[in-house]
Amino acid sequence: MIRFENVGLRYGMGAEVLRDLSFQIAPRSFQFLTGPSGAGKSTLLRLLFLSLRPTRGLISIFDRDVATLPKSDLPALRRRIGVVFQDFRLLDHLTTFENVALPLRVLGREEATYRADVIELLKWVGLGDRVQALPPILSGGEKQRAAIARALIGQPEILLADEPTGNVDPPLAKRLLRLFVELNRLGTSVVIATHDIGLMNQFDARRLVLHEGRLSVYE
Ligand SMILES: Nc1ncnc2c1ncn2[C@@H]1O[C@H](COP(=O)(O)OP(=O)(O)OP(=O)(O)O)[C@@H](O)[C@H]1O
Repeated sequence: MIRFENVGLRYGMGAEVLRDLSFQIAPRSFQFLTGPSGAGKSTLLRLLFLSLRPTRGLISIFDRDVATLPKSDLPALRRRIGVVFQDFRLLDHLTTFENVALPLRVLGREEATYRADVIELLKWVGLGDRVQALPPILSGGEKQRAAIARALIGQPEILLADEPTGNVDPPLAKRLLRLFVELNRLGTSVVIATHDIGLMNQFDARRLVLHEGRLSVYE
């Protein structure tokens, strides 16, 4: 579903941050993306989410070559990709329910058509009792789960998560990992960028390891 061939990326006139990346992400697959700080994990996620274009090489996402993709096709393609950002990006003046429902509201859907789905998803991530809470009173772990629910509400084919366990204690990290594994069992491809070796050791999965801009894949 996603294919990189000899992809390189540089910011402006700087040195290449990613070099000669060639790999694929298959439908229904699960992988960790790891590597030391500054190795380029967030940059690679930005390429996967189509918020950056490569400076060389080929990226094909859902069988579309990103180099020739018209800007007008981006929103529809992005809707097939769910993203959990490191800093959550929740809107503080909207309730948990409204934050999670936002992608559907933006599409012009009526609340009556999605209300039950949002509530069910919030229960699934363990936020059934925080539906009406505003983000400033949520704990770090609750915000994390709200951001995960928002990424999932549109039923994306692939979920990208940047350090999704970065702000939570080990028991909650374990619970979040179980959530991602369950999601993957239901058919979604999952990419988790993480530094957390302990987390990766809890689940036997493919590892994409970045080191100084180069990628090694351990199946
Ligand atoms: N917008 C930018 N402009 C210029 N350089 C950038 C930009 N974003 C990242 N970089 C550089 O690219 C390199 C890779 O950064 P990136 O954030 O992708 O790494 P990372 O592996 O995600 O790091 P961390 O784990 O600390 O988040 C770093 O040297 C960083 O300084």
